[in-house]
Amino acid sequence: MNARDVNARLVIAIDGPSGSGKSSVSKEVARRFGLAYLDTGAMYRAVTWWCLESGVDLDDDAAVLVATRSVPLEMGTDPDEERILVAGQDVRAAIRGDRVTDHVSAVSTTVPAREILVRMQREIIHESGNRIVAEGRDITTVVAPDADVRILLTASQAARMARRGRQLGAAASSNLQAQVVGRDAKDSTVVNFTSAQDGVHLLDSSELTMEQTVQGVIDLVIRDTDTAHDGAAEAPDDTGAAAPEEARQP
Ligand SMILES: Nc1ncnc2c1ncn2[C@@H]1O[C@H](COP(=O)(O)OP(=O)(O)OP(=O)(O)O)[C@@H](O)[C@H]1O
Ligand SMILES: Nc1ccn([C@H]2C[C@H](O)[C@@H](COP(=O)(O)O)O2)c(=O)n1
Repeated sequence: MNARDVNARLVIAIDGPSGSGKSSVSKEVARRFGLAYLDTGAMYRAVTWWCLESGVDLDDDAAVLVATRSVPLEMGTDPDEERILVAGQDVRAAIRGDRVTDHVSAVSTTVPAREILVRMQREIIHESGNRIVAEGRDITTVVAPDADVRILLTASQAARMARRGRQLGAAASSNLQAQVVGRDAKDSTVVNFTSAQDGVHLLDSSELTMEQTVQGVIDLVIRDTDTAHDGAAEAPDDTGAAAPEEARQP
């Protein structure tokens, strides 16, 4: 398989903790390879928004499960145009607000609700023709353990807190530590996104710029998919990105 073959399947799974750069990096990698993009965290957020809007008690697992089963969610997969509708309403801004962020772990730690969302995510991956970058917390391990490339994207706690603070600017909550570190601690009770499983590459972006991190992912994709032409790997088109040094050796 070669990452440049536009007809070949190419599922790239990226997991990691909050603020490690999954969304920004995955979107850019999807653009460069011409793939779809799936933000699975947005799906957990959309269900949380739906529960809050419908007055569902988030401590009641059975009620959360019913709401997850019936959520009228439409998820777009264009990396250039985020589309997230619930009951026809654009919820892109609302699901990033403090209200949802502070409650989303109640949904993500409801195991039967996870099963519904995992099924929906697998369907979306299938519908993309298996040409997609999917990111979250359990993509490499549960949603798509058969992905062509699996990466755990990490960064130190200090780097993640600093990035999130910069990203939110004046809108940053006084609760930032809870929203980053506390949320990861809760989510870690149901999924492992802190240690790389067998076959999953670990990419630590603490000391990397965005571009270096994107390039790091591209290098791994090329390495994992260029099995047919040993030593002939190239970067995707139109990026100016270089193939890894060893891949260019004759
Ligand atoms: N390598 C990097 N160096 C500097 N900043 C980065 C890097 N990677 C990402 N960022 C910035 O960090 C911020 C958080 O990144 P992003 O939203 O992609 O993280 P995330 O892992 O998807 O977080 P969450 O899971 O909470 O949604 C963004 O503003 C992004 O531009
Ligand atoms: N595959 C996933 C994706 C996300 N979650 C949980 C963890 C987060 O608390 C929440 C929102 O994700 P974010 O937008 O911050 O990436 O959803 C999960 O459990 N599994």
